Amino acid sequence: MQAENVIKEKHAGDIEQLKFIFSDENRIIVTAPAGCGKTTAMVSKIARELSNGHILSNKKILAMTFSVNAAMKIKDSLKALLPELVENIQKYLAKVDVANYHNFAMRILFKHGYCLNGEFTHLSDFKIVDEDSPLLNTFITSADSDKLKKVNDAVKASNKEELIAALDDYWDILNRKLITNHVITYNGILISAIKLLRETQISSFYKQYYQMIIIDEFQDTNLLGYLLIKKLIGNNMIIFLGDDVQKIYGFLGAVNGIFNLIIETYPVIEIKFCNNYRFRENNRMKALDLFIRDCVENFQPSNLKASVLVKNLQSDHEEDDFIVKGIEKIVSTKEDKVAVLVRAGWQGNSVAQILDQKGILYFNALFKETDPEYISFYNIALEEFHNNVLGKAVQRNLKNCLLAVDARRNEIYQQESKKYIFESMYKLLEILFVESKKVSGTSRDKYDYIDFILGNKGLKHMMEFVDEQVVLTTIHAAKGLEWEYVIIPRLNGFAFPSSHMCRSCKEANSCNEGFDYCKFTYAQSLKKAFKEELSILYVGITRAKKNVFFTVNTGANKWNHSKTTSCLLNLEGLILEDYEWENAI
Ligand SMILES: Nc1ncnc2c1ncn2[C@@H]1O[C@H](COP(=O)(O)OP(=O)(O)OP(=O)(O)O)[C@@H](O)[C@H]1O
Repeated sequence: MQAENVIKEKHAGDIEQLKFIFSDENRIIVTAPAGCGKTTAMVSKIARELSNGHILSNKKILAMTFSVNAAMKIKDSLKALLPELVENIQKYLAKVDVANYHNFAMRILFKHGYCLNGEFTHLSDFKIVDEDSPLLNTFITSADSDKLKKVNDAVKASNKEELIAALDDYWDILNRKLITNHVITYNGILISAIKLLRETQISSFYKQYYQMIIIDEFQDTNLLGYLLIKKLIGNNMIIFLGDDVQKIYGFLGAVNGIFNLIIETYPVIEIKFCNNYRFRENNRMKALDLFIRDCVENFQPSNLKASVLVKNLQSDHEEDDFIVKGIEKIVSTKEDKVAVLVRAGWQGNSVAQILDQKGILYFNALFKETDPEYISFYNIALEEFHNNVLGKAVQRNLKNCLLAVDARRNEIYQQESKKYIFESMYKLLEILFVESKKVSGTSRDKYDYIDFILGNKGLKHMMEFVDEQVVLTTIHAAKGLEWEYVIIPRLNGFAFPSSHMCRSCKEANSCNEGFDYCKFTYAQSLKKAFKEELSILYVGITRAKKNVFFTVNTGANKWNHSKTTSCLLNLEGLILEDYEWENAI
């Protein structure tokens, strides 16, 4: 009872949040714009179900998300809240499993995989690769390779019919030629788990074991993730959380309109949060938030109005200098943090160079997840973690692990220009080891925490804890994080939106181009691409607690034509205001 009162107090005044937390419905969809308390309410919901004894002693809660970072955030927040509600929080924390889709599928394969193929008993030795890995050529023919790629393409295009039609061939090749040789693909992990869950005995077990399943960031789920989740829906409580407007992984196959798919398939209640806490006292940001959402949701010129701060400069160089001046001004406040968030990593490199020249400290996370240095850092870190960290002396062994990774830095980068990837990742690894000390429980719990983050490429989660006041990263990597100020550069056509969208837009004639601006005309064929670009912009904007600043340059490009201002800024109803750092910070 006391726990319920604490939760009620915490959410007092927010009817929708309270309705969700205290609902006993079995199927709930919660949609919420950024900053409306989705994560906060989800953690309270889990805490409520745990503390009132709804979750039986032999049952658990599964908190699942698309990214490992989002999954970790749930557990971290739960750890902070539970002590206010109950004693012996260990007992309660142990009842919550967090996972991303791959991680969860791996757990199922470790447990039951032998039912599909005996080689799954050696799963910890398996190499996990993509469909285009050269390693596969050792085991499969090029015709096989095409069949595997068909599934990957269908997942990325979110094409259910093509996926279903290609699945049997995929499984056959995976089973006979890859699993046998201790190799599996990322898609293969999900496909194998789905296959196992087709066994009624296994799926019934999980449907009962997980008395409550919460799926966060549901808008980013791809078809295989969706098929996996469907196999876990029984009489248990299932909660889908997310925000369609924050769907930024369309290129990985995030299913369009996935919340509607659930509404059409299952009886559910839908709760929408609408109190924006992040921008509660910031009318400009609140209006901008509503405006962009309106354009994404309705895909037509908005009747709303909003204003943004946009600095128009004449060259990349001028633009970079201007950004660095802003960074210097913000850093001089000593308290506030600022992130330069780019649409694509390379767009931040020239700002990084000036910061280097000026000796301004910053954290550089401009690398891509596909950078070979990024991938090999994880491989080596995981290998050295397993080599060095054994037994009970986890903390002492972590130091040895760091030394061992450092000793292999030359294996990770060959070019001086890629050295920063090692240095940034190494810093995140150090932070992970420090954070792991705060993980309550046994040495084994700390070990599993680190193993989970490294195994799931989740070091970016640690970006939240870096000391530097300045962070350079991509909008995709910034999801779920926040800073006082955000600067978004290069609001030019062919930069943001991406050149991919701009090319299609030109071909479809959906772009009214002036000599230095682009205006989008809402052609239906561009709907998916345009909505995704605006969603990326939305995620970037909503990372700012105080203010967001845009820069653009309409100087000459290399063919001596004026560059265009992005169509994302030339939206009907959006007022562009010039600014100077002196008055804006
Ligand atoms: N009921 C509430 N009363 C007061 N503050 C709240 C409430 N709910 C959430 N907040 C605060 O609002 C801010 C945003 O909340 P939260 O991070 O849960 O939102 P979110 O919807 O998950 O955001 P995002 O999607 O951007 O990650 C946090 O600082 C949180 O403490």
